[in-house]
Amino acid sequence: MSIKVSALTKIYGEQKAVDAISFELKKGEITGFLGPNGAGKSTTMKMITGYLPPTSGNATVCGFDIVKESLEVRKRVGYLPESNPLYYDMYVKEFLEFMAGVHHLGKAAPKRIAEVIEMTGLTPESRKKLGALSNGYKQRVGLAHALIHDPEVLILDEPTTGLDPNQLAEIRQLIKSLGKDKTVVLSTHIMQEVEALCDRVMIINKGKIIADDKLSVLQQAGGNTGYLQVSFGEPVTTEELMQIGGVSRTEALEGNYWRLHTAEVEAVRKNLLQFALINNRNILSLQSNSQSLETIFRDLTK
Ligand SMILES: Nc1ncnc2c1ncn2[C@@H]1O[C@H](COP(=O)(O)OP(=O)(O)OP(=O)(O)O)[C@@H](O)[C@H]1O
Repeated sequence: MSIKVSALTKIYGEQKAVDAISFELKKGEITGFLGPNGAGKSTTMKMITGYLPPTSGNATVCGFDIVKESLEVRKRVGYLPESNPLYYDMYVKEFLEFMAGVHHLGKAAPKRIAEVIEMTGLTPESRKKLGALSNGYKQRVGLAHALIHDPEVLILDEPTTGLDPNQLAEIRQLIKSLGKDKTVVLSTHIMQEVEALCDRVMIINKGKIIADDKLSVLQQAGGNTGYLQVSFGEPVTTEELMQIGGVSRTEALEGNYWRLHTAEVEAVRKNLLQFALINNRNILSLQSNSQSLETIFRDLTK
């Protein structure tokens, strides 16, 4: 196991921010860490990375204790904190050189710095000072910093905050590929992000873990309700669309765009493709929008 957490607890003054949580995470898995504001996500992440001592309980990262062996833990963990603290007077490369020094990369540093600049798409902005970067690029520098020592475990606290849609797609792609051979934990408030990236989902509320399962299992539990948004190359009618198995209601949008509501998003997707084939209709675009994770999140945390 890459991360083993056992009855981990953090009390701030009178407040129990994290309340005896336990879980285990293995390599090659991307876990989404969800929860309402103030649920305890950042506090948990700071404890796992060795930056904040727990009040009680314990955790190991790659077999090292987060309190007794926090230096060993930090060698193996890349951490992107929620409010990414950067040295604004430093240039991008200078900052990464500094961080490479902190991690004792030595002669390997120049090559690794070039690699992370390329990986995180920082090349066009790499000659600027950090303070002069847009929020999205500051976030990329934070990610480059987290990756500089090629850690086995990546802890990312809201990694896509401040990114525009193009940047978002690129960074998600990067996280997805990193997740193949690392252990990745990411906290986010964006359900689409979880659906696009995560194999597993943990939901925390008021310091306690209230759901922990594979994304597919949680989606099934949520009923798989939602809709498909589809555009056809030619006009179709409600009557025709209602014949597609699983469609509960249709909604005509502009042009030949339709929204097909259903409790079985995946089944309707298959049936819709068959409908198009049999009836000689061209599907120009198709987007599914399963609301199940959002629904289950709201149900569990309200
Ligand atoms: N340094 C601190 N001192 C006192 N209380 C704190 C401290 N840090 C966090 N808290 C409290 O602990 C609780 C959990 O906070 P935490 O930042 O872990 O939540 P979160 O799930 O990351 O929230 P968000 O989604 O808003 O970032 C909150 O009630 C918060 O006010």
